[in-house]
Amino acid sequence: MAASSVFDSETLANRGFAVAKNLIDADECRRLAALWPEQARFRKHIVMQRHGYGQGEYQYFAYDLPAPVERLRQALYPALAEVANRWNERLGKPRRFPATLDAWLRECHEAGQTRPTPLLLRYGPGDYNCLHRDLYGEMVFPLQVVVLLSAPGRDFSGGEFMLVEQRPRMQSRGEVVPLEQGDAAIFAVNERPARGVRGWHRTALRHGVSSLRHGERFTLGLIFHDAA
Ligand SMILES: O=C(O)CCC(=O)C(=O)O
Ligand SMILES: [Fe+2]
Repeated sequence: MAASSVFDSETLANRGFAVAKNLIDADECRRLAALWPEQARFRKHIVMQRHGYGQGEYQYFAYDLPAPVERLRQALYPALAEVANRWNERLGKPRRFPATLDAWLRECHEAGQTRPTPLLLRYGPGDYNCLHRDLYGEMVFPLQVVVLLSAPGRDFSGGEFMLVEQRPRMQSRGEVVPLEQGDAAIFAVNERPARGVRGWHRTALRHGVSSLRHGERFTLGLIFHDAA
């Protein structure tokens, strides 16, 4: 898969997010969501209401990741690393990301961030995910991906993927990102450069999910830094 051909790099540069339509097909979506009860696949199970994160559950995959998750993370990384390097250059940050996911994960592991962060999320009626940022230590890859595994309208209603951008000395801007089953949202984990009248400045993005009105919604989260 050529990741750069599946998302609009202009939108990513201008708005800090982009949608990749049909990143995976409906069968793959069903197979991924069906991993939920396979406890041996996961290293950690979080009940969101116990932590004030919202309402719903998620599980972090254990290494070795399921083959399709590993494939997607590998395939998306190189094009996203190019964007990430451009962002760091514009923000005046010295870090540059290597060309391959393996090389970047080696850097994470050397810094003590060794645990896998890809996750499966499950929401039922009334569940939601508070606006947040997925930071797990000093090592941060600045872009992440969420793939919608369920079909809106059929499997669930409500449960919209939301982004809020906090802008320096300005009011925050919210966005609902419409996704169909198999579509992915690619977005800034935290900071990104935005062009203003006086050159580049940093804005900070948070993401979350609005309340489900009915049904069941599964997503696959791909985060590219490992966790401490
Ligand atoms: O379920 C969603 O759409 C958001 C998931 C999420 O927060 C993540 O993958 O980091
Ligand atoms: Fe998240």
